[in-house]
Amino acid sequence: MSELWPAPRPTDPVDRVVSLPGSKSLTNRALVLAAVADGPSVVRRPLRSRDTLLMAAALRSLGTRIEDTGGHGAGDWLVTPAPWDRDADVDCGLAGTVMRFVPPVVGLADGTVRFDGDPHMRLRPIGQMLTALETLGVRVDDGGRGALPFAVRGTGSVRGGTVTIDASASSQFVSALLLAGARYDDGVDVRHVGKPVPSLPHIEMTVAMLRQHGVEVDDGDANRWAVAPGPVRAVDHDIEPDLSNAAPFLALAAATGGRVTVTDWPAATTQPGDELREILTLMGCEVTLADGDLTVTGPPRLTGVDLDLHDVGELTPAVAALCALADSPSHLRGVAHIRGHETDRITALATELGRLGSDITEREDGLTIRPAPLHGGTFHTYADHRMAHAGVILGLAVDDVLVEDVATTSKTFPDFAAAWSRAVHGTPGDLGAPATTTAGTSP
Ligand SMILES: O=C(O)C1=C[C@@H](OP(=O)(O)O)[C@@H](O)[C@H](O)C1
Ligand SMILES: C=C(OP(=O)(O)O)C(=O)O
Repeated sequence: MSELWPAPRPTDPVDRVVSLPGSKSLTNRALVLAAVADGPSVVRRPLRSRDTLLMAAALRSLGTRIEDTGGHGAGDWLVTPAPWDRDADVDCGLAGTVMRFVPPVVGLADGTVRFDGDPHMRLRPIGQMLTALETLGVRVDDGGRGALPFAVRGTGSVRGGTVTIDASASSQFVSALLLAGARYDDGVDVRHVGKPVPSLPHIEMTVAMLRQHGVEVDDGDANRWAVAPGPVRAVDHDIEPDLSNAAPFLALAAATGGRVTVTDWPAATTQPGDELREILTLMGCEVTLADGDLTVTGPPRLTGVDLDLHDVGELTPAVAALCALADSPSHLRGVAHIRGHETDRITALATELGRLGSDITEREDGLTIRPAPLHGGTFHTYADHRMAHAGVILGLAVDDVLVEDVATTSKTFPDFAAAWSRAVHGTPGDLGAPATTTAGTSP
C-alpha cells in the first residue's frame, strides 16, 4: 500500500494568496508547436511536472533541442526544432497529451517511434485516433490492439487530407490531429461523428494556439476542423497558471468559509478551469476577478448544484468533493468520458467519497451526491492527481482523512503536498502565503 498522507485541516477560515504553476495543457501544446515550427521559440514559465517533462523528453528523443534559459526562476525553455531522423522510444507515463499529441507529429519523422506508458495508460482510449492516422497516411503498428504499446513508422512526410473520427472518448484525438495537420502535405480536415465531443474548450485552445503560430484553421462548422497546409511560425508563449489546478485552492476558501486569491488569473482564456468562477458562484461563493486576481470567499454553507460538466470534465473530482460538503443535493452530468481518464473517475469518486460517508450514486454519465455526515478514513487515489485533489478537499472539513499516494499529484503540480500544507496552514512560502504578505513566484 502506498503512503497515506494525513490531509491538513485548518482550524479557522483561511485567508490566503496563492500563485500557481503553469498550465499542463498550454505547456504541452506550446512544446509540440515549437518542435514543428520554422525556427526557435521560447516557452516562458512552463509547467515542469511529470506530464510536461515527459513531453519534453519525447521531443528531445526525436532530436528537438529543449534548453533551460534561466528566465523566470526555474527557467524558461528555449525550443530549437531539428530534423527528426532517428528511431526513438516515447514514455507516455499517464499523460493523455503525450500519448495523443506526439504520434501525429511523429508521422513526419524519419524513423520508427515506439510508444508505451504506465500500466493504466494501456487502457486509455487511443484506437480511433490510430485508425484516423492510418487514413491520413501514417503507418501505425499496434498489433490490432488499438491501444498502447504501439509504434509509428514515420517516413518523413504525411499525405493528410480528410478524415472522419469518433472523438467522443476524448477531445485530445481532434487536438492531436490539428496540431500536426499544417505540416501534412494536404493539411487535415477532421470531421467528428458520434456522441458529442467532450472538453470543447480544449479544442478551442488548440485552434487559438495554431492561429498564434500563423496556421489557418477553419472551425466555422460544428464537428469539423480544417487546418490548411503550411509552415508553423515560431512564436514565444507565456504560459498561464493552470486554472484546473486552481480548483483545490479555491475549494479551500469554499469549504472553510474563508478567502483565497489566485494571482495572475487571465482576463480571457481558453482554459476550462475558468469555469470554476461560475461553478463556485452557483455553490454560494462570492467570486471577484480584478486586476488579474481571482478572489473566492466561501459561504457559511455550500449549496449543491446541478451541472453538466461535459465541457470541463477534468474539474469533476474537485467539484464532486465540494458537493459532498454541501447541504443540498447535487447532480453532476455529461461526463461519461471521464471513465477513460487517469482512472475511471466516476467509479473512483463514488467509491472513495462513499467510503467516507457520502451519500453518492454512480450513474453512467455522472454522479448524484446528497448531504450526509462524513467521517475520516483512507481516500484511495488510483494514480490520479485529481483524485488526490478530491481527497484533500474532503480533508478540509473532515477529521482524519488519509490520502493515499499524494505524490501522484506530480503529474501536473510539482510539490503539491508542500504547497497544499502551506496554503492550509498559512506558512509563508511561494504558495499559500498569508494574505498580508506578497505571494511568491510560481515554482
Ligand atoms: O487537450 C488537453 O489538454 C486536455 C483535454 C481534456 O481531455 P479529454 O477530452 O480526454 O477529457 C482534459 O480532460 C485533459 O485534462 C486535458
Ligand atoms: C484527464 C487529464 O489528463 P490527461 O491529459 O492525461 O488526459 C487530467 O489532467 O484531468
